[in-house]
Order: sequence, then C-alpha cells, then structure tokens
Amino acid sequence: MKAPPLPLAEAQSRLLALAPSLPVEHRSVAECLGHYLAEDLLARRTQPAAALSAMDGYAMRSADLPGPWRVIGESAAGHPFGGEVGPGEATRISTGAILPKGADMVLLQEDSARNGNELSLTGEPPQPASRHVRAAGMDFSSRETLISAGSRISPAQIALAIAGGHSHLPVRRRVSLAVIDSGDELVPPGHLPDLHQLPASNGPMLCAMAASLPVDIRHAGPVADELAELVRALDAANSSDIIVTSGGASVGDHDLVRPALEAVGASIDFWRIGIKPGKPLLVATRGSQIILGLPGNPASAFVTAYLFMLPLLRAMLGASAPLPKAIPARLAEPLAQGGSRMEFLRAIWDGASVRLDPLQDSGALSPLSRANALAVREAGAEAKPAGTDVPIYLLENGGIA
Ligand SMILES: Nc1nc2c(c(=O)[nH]1)N[C@H]1C(S)=C(S)[C@@H](COP(=O)(O)OP(=O)(O)OC[C@H]3O[C@@H](n4cnc5c(N)ncnc54)[C@H](O)[C@@H]3O)O[C@H]1N2
Ligand code: MOO
Repeated sequence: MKAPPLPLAEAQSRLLALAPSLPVEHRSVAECLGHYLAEDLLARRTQPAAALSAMDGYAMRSADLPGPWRVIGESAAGHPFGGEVGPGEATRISTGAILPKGADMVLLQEDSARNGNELSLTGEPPQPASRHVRAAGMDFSSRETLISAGSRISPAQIALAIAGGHSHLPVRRRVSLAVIDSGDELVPPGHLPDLHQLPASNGPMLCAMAASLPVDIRHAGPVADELAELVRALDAANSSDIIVTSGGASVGDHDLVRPALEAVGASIDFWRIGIKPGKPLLVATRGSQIILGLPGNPASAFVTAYLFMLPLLRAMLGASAPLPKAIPARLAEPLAQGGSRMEFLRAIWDGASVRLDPLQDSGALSPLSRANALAVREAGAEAKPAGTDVPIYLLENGGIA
C-alpha cells in the first residue's frame, strides 16, 4: 500500500536531518555577505575604546557649570588632547574625538559663545551633563559576542565584524547545486516552442531563488523523458552536494525521476507530502548527496523550492533558523474552507491586509510572479471571514533566499 503524504513539518525535519555539516573555512570579511557564521564571533576590542564626544563643541567639567571657561586646546578625531582639563578650563572638541582627561561634559558650540579663548554659556547646558558623551564600551566590549553562530551575515554585520577587529570570518564552504529540467515537452529558454511544447522555465527560476546564497549553481537540461537520459544527467551531476530536478515526479507513465534515481543507486527517503501545490515532492540520497525531485508545475516547483530547497541550502550553510517564518496577516476578503492538503496560496500583501490571487492553478506563472506572499490555508480549515488573521510567508524580492 502507498504511504500517505507526509505532513509538511515532518517532511521538512526529515530533509533537514539529512543535511551534512560542511567544513568551516575562514573567508575575508568583505566576501562574507550572505554566508552564515559558523561560530560565535567575539569582539577583539572595545568600541568606543575611550569616552568620545558625539557632537562638535567644547569639553569641560560639569561641576564648573554655568562657566565661563578658558579654552586651553583641542581634541579632534584622530588627534586627542594630550593634557588634562582642570577647573574653569575647556577644550575645543569635535564629533568622534576623545574626551580629554578631567572632562565629563560636552557643550554644543551652538549653546556657547567664544571670544578669543574666553568661552561662555549662551544656551541650555546638556541634560543630563553626559548627554553628548559616548561612554567607553557603549557599542561593545572586548570578548563580547558580536554575532551569534548561524546568523546570516548582513552589510551591518560586516561593518560590526570589522569594527570588532576581524579581517576573516568562519563560514561553511560554498554548496554545489545542480538544477535539472526534465520533460519531452520542454525547449531551452529562448527557443520558440511548437504547440505541444513550452519553454523550460523552472530551472532558471530555481537557480534564481538560490542565487543570493553562497551556492555554486549548475543548470542542465531540458532532459528528455527517457530513463537513460535522466540517468546520464544525474550521473553528470554526481559531484554536486545537491541535485534538484523538476518535473516527472508524479505517477504518470513518463514520470521517470523515481526510476532514474533507483537506477543510479539513490535511495528514496520520502515521496509525496501533504501540501498544495507540491504534493509529488521526492527526496532521495546517493551517498552524502541529497536529491530533491520537485514537481513540474511551476507554482509547485516554486513552493517546494521555497519550503525545502532553500531551507536545505541554509541548513548546509550553517543557518540556525533555516526554515522560513510565517507572520499573521489580515484577510482582505473571505477565505473558503480548506481541502485535504495544507495550501500555499499565491497572494498580495499590501502592508495592511492580504488578498489571494484569483488564479491558483499550479500550472500558472502569472499569479506567482504577481505574488509577494504565500498565504497558508491549513488542511480541513473552516471558511474564514474577511478580517481574520492567516499565516503568510513574505516573498522578499519574489522569493530569493
Ligand atoms: N493521476 C495523477 N496525476 C497527477 C497527480 C496525481 O497525484 N495523480 N499529481 C498532480 C500534481 S499535484 C502535480 S504537482 C503534477 C506534477 O507532476 P510531475 O512532477 O510529474 O510534473 P510533469 O508532469 O512532468 O509536469 C507538470 C507540468 O509542469 C510543466 N513543467 C515540467 N517541467 C517544467 C519546467 N522545467 N519548466 C516549465 N514547466 C515545466 C509540464 O509541462 C506540465 O505542464 O502532477 C499532477 N498529476
Ligand atoms: O501539488 Mo500539485 O503541486 O497540486 O499542482
């Protein structure tokens, strides 16, 4: 008897359990954007290393308020004042410059008047007195954890790592991914198809979804619906960490992904999951290689890539949270009751509410390209009135990782 389709969460955890842990390498910080940090990153220095001024003005002792003061020198960024500020004394100070010894306050130049070296208060003194002073260690202290292992490295984190004294970061090596289009009806992109044909669009879409991750991608096909052809394509991708096929995953006479996987000695981990679109998803392994057989319908391929291919890549790259996160969103219109599978409906989120695309056929690309969210309808869910919250997955930039 055929096994029933696996529930989504179970299928995802079975796939992620297969993800091998890739070796760690030390990569130049500037080349780490989009990688995941392999170990906690500790600060090698304190920032600011000493108390700094946050404004242009004068540094003095708050005990000497309301002045006047005598200006005895200057502390500029990169050129600290060598002496000490005593009672009734002040130094000129610029933004980012070290607060001179003895001073604990910065008076804005707009709140002061200077005549030669005589300085007087003309506006309000800072409240509290330390308002324009950045304390030593305000940002971070030496040995503090700057970025946790498993975080995806962002532009701000590149800056933080550099400020923390790092030139290289520990990250996993790049993943190699082979994407194969399969189907007799497919013609390569750019070729004008006959009536019985269509351009192979899934492969380039899947490559584009993964492109912003540190992944080396090879694209092959379209491969004909012949066992020998598929076997040749799978063998040609032998050295890739992951193979992703699309099409031929279902039960038709020409759906050859399963027999081809068996022919190359791969073992099927699971086949068919309880989601719509995307039911015929197939997961297999050949040694340490993981093979994802995605369904051929474009929306099915997209949804399974979003829920399985990208999380698998993230997990292999060391992400602490590889699965996408849903947020609640208010329905702009009523939602009909659910069917037997959990659904991922192509939807538009406008920042206030979510509206389903009227065309939900898994063979249609136009709703997928309009969508900026996938709205979830649980299996067997009751009909919901407008205004109810449903979980949605935001497709940032159309679903790139
Ligand atoms: N009797 C049944 N029929 C089907 C079932 C089922 O359970 N019983 N499942 C349906 C579901 S659900 C899906 S999803 C599809 C998926 O089937 P396959 O993975 O075998 O995909 P194909 O049949 O090869 O193709 C489906 C559709 O997608 C087009 N396609 C395929 N590859 C590409 C590509 N690279 N780029 C663009 N378009 C592609 C293909 O031309 C077909 O139109 O099966 C249902 N059937
Ligand atoms: O699950 Mo299929 O993916 O409904 O179209």
